[in-house]
Amino acid sequence: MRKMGDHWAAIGTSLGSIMVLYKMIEHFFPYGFLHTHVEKYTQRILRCTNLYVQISIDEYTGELIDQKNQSYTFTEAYLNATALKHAMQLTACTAKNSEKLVLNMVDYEMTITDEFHGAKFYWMLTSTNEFGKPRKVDNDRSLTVTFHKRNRKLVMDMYLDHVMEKGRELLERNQQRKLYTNNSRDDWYKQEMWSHVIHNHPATFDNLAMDMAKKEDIIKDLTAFSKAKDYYAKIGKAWKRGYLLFGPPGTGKSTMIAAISKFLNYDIYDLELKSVRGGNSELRKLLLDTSDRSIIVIEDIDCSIELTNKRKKKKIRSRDQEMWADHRHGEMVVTLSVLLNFIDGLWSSTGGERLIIFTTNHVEKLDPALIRRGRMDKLIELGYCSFDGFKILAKNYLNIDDHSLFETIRCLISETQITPADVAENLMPKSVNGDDYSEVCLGNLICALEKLKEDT
Ligand SMILES: Nc1ncnc2c1ncn2[C@@H]1O[C@H](COP(=O)(O)OP(=O)(O)OP(=O)(O)O)[C@@H](O)[C@H]1O
Repeated sequence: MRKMGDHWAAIGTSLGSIMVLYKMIEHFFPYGFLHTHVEKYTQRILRCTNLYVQISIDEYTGELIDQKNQSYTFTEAYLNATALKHAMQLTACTAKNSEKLVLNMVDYEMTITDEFHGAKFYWMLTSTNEFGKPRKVDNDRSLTVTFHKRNRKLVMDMYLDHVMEKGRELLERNQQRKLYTNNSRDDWYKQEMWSHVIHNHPATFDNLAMDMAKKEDIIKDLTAFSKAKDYYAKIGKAWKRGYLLFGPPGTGKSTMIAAISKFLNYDIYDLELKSVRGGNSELRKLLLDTSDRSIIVIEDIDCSIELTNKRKKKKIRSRDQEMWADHRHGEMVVTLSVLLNFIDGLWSSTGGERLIIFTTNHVEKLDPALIRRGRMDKLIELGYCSFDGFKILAKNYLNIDDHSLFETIRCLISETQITPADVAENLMPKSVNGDDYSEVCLGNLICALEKLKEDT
């Protein structure tokens, strides 16, 4: 006698075959009577067996017509990768925001059998609405997975998360990062809240000049944060982390943000607070419009934020006024304390995986209570050029590795207050007339350092 498991396997295979057959018929007879009936009866057979569960992921969700469902995009990427191994017909196109060529399946190939922890999953691409609901857009599609009801828990607990995670990883591999800047609210009617450019900054942690131990500590912290989804869920806190980068001009604060963005593969939202003139509601809209896995940067907080943190004496009529004190020539100025409270409150209830980076050249101006642990999770000082930093810059610009030369410069650097930007400026090859770059540029650097030494 055949075992029970064999029966299920046989039923599973048959249903898989029905779906494959149905999709082939749909391809060859895309419209009309046959198409409608084949689809209707396929769905009916699946439901009548009462053993199989279906979950559909629509391409578009929400009230807005153009609101694409991210889950659909991730699932599509995952299924494409899964099915590419077997598909007979492929299309090629460049990925969004990238120059890489990506292979996709032709729609009718989208009947895919996937396996996970020994269970089978049958995926189909459907482009019509089974329940006859009006479609929001032309070409609206759904990805539907059919699985045996005994695997319901596996699907809810693990399989869907697995599909989303793998899909997202695949998409990110082909995508470039973006740098967003906020538009003034006056322009929102003609453009989006944020404008973006592709962010191709070449900075990485490898070519960032700084003390090695400090660099490793930052990398460790970022890695732990990006893997801490379960930790934040467990302690019931928003998945976010606040960094304060401080140091004199030209010590690499902006360069470090670019390196972090590349390391984590996050987009950057450069929030210019001075252009936010519409109080709480405008700030809330802007922050809510940022995507997960992003870095929100507020540069030079000492210039864009009211630092005194003193309440105004005049009577406060609304919460909006409490935050946006009406200072200096009628400008709305936000206080750092209120901004931090606002950010905390906002992300406790929505979204996740956001790094918030503040920068300042004048940390001494900030109220210590505002930068205590918990408000800012990590304070990173970027200082004058260290010997480690110099070696990295010399390697970046001149590709040299000369011990005795380094030793000479170590002495000079230790006695001067020179920023990595000054060092980079002097190391950068300036001549292309057959000169020896390293001599020319190191000569400049040594002159600059000696001059600095004399001056100080
Ligand atoms: N740590 C560093 N590693 C590599 N290059 C650096 C570093 N610091 C500065 N530079 C070089 O100096 C230039 C200016 O640095 P950057 O804009 O990152 O400094 P900053 O601290 O953000 O300055 P500011 O406070 O004036 O905005 C960079 O384009 C880069 O060429």
